[in-house]
Amino acid sequence: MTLELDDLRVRTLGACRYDSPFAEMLASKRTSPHYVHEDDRVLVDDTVSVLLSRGVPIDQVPSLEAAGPRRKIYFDPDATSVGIVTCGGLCPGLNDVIRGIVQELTEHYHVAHIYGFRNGYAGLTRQHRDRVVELDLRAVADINNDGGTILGSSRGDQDPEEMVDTLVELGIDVLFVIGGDGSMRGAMKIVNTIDARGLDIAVIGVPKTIDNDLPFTDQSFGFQTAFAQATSFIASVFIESQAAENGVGIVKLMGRHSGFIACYAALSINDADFVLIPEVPFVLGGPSGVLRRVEDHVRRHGQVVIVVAEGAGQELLEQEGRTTDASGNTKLGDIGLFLKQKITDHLTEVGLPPTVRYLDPSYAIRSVAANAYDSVYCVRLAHAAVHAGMAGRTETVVVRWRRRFVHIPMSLITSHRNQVDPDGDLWMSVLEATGQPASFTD
Ligand SMILES: Nc1ncnc2c1ncn2[C@@H]1O[C@H](COP(=O)(O)OP(=O)(O)OP(=O)(O)O)[C@@H](O)[C@H]1O
Ligand SMILES: O=P(O)(O)OC[C@H]1O[C@](O)(CO)[C@@H](O)[C@@H]1O
Ligand SMILES: [Mg+2]
Repeated sequence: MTLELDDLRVRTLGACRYDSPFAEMLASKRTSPHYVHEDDRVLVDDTVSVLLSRGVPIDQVPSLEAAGPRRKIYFDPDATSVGIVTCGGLCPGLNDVIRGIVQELTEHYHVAHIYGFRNGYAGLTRQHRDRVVELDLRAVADINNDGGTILGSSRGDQDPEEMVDTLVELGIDVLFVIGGDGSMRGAMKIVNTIDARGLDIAVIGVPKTIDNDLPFTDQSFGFQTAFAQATSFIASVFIESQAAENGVGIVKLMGRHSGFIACYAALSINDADFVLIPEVPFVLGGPSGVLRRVEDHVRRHGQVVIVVAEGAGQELLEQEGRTTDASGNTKLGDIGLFLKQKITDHLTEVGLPPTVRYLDPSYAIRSVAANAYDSVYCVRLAHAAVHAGMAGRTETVVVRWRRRFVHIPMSLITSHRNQVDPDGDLWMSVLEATGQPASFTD
């Protein structure tokens, strides 16, 4: 992707005139290997070859604004009201992010009001405006112990004009949107409406995706919890497959366009013999197809385990009648059940009638509470989001990039998808761990 330094500059509502509650703490801080000063920038690239290929002086190579508290802030905390909304599918850690935002705004910035909108963008519409809840320390006290989101979520289109009316009615100065690519597209429409009306409202995104498919972020929050949950299902089908004659275990995991959960879950337990992901097309038939490979494995080992991402092999499924969900996302065909049927038919035909154990733990891996690692990650993202909002950044998303918390323009988070690179070292590790061929095509 061609990236110019100017594409990476985030918007600010105006000059920061108020003292930050962190001013004193920041006074003595200088850039170090562990701290990036607010005036410093974080490099996008981390290999010599890519940096050299940019062909520009070091101060012009693509770089990102460091996240974190500022010495001066844009909003006067005493007079600031804030809104929080969670949209799209569930993901471990949503409650941790809500809690972190509320705690930071309350304990350090002492803002006037924090409102939570119920059930995603629907909660900002005229019809549901009365469902808004005021959030304080007590309301978020131990919500991190639970999966899901205390605010609820939703999919489906909402009118940005109506949503901005709600922000104005409640006197919201900063809106925090915790959501995926669709949510960030929705947030940009809210920003456009705010701009068109000449309003002084900041919109900050905290990117959420269980699929780990958003770009410019090392690994999305909740992803580690989710794939760790998935491993127990792989372990189950492995044990089942070992105990049966011609045992076949299949686990279908979430991942519409990106197979990260499948890859990480498979690597972490190392019981999978085949991992099928959307980024690596495969054929079923022929000498190098999946069916023949599975057959060979069963002949040699008496069993086989397959981990398949939900978006894998969609081209093999009947395309007609494909529908979309309320947000316009294409509903996928069920590759798990399809494979189960095809493998059963094939092994039966070649004289290896199988015992197939098929698990689809989709919601079971995303509805749980965040693990300790993700909780830490969430609270740090929440702090970064609050600092960005109070400093008047807008149309800005906080992410962790190459282990640094940084700001990126919202448009970049929807500019493309993060996917497993079939030439990259993650996929190489999967091939090494499973022993599966690099391709299932002739
Ligand atoms: N292009 C768009 N313009 C405006 N709003 C959008 C757009 N795409 C999605 N939205 C809104 O954003 C919200 C969430 O979108 P969506 O259901 O696609 O989930 P998401 O944020 O992409 O999260 P995930 O994919 O991780 O579940 C929905 O209310 C949806 O209507
Ligand atoms: O069934 P729901 O709630 O629409 O969500 C399913 C989708 O959400 C995701 O978790 C995130 O986009 C996908 O992996 C999955 O296809
Ligand atoms: Mg999405």
